[in-house]
Amino acid sequence: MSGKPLRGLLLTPLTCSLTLLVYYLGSFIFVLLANACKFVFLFLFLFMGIILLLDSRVNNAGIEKVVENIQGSIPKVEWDYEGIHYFDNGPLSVQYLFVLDAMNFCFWPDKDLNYDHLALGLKAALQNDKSAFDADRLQKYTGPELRELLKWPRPLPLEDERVRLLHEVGFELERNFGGKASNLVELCGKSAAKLVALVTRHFAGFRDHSVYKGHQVFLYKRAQIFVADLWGAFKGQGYGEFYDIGSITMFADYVVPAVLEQLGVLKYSSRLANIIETNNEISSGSEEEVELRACSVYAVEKMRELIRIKSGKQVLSVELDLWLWSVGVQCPALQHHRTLSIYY
Ligand SMILES: Nc1nc2c(c(CN[C@H]3C=C[C@H](O)[C@@H]3O)cn2[C@@H]2O[C@H](COP(=O)(O)O)[C@@H](O)[C@H]2O)c(=O)[nH]1
Repeated sequence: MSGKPLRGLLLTPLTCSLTLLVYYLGSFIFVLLANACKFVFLFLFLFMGIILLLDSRVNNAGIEKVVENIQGSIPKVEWDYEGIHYFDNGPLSVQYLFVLDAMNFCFWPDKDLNYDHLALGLKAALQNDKSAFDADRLQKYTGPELRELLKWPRPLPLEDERVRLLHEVGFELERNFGGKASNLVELCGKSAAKLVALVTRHFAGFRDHSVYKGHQVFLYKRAQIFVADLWGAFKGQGYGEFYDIGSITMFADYVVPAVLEQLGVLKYSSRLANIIETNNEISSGSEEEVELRACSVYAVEKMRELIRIKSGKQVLSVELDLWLWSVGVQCPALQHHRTLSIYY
């Protein structure tokens, strides 16, 4: 009996301490949760902000749909399915492809001009005169002579740049590679990556890069397409043999991004969609331009990965690109972004 109040007296401070402990722990957990919520909301807010600020983004659901539709095997498109390129299985074909890719950019400002005119025009020029692309001759072409070579009746888009880049090709080939693009290829020991590095090191016009939010971004569209053209033309043999052809990404031009957008793989902000629909230009090196091009590279790599996961098949970005590009050029109503650029 007498122990009860004593026990009561003893228990009171213990109960108090426990209550205080529970109280402090509770408040601590509450503050922790409140802060965590704050961070979650802050993160969501920032994430939404970033998404809203980006003009292009990759839509995973769109990629899954495309991969499902093609059932793991991409439609095979033959390189030069149109028969528009010069090819004799020798070094002159390499010279032809290098000259072609030095000028493989920006056709859209002349609505009647496209890539085929360039490929066919240069092919005819070479068939007429086998020395037309000798390094010394390349350094002397003028705008009107280039037009004459291509049988184009009016000034070409960015004609001065095209001429300057032809001169650069001639000059650098002569200075470092005995005048021949085939020597350049032979120096790479059948490595696609080395060839891209060598071309961009020696030929400034091929250095397709921009600075995006302070980061230097390299897309190297024309340098990579030169490797792919060799691989396609020589059917992976001789000058077209590359053990690492898988290291080449898609070629970020103005056709493939438009196809990816149509397929639902790329999503544009309404602002960017409006610029494209109204045929307004996007300046070279702008954030929207870099996003659009970089998202295209990323999307094609994701597509490639998903094909591998779903079907176990290893496809090349070059093959995906060729398929997507051929779809795009067969669709004249396709609206693409317009950037005055020497890179694509
Ligand atoms: N991504 C990607 N872009 C490519 C090509 C090619 C040529 N490839 C040929 C070579 C062998 C094959 O058989 C192909 O036929 C040109 N372009 C770009 O397209 C745009 C021109 O469009 P349009 O104005 O409509 O002709 C321009 O930016 C040009 O640089 C490609 O393969 N992939």
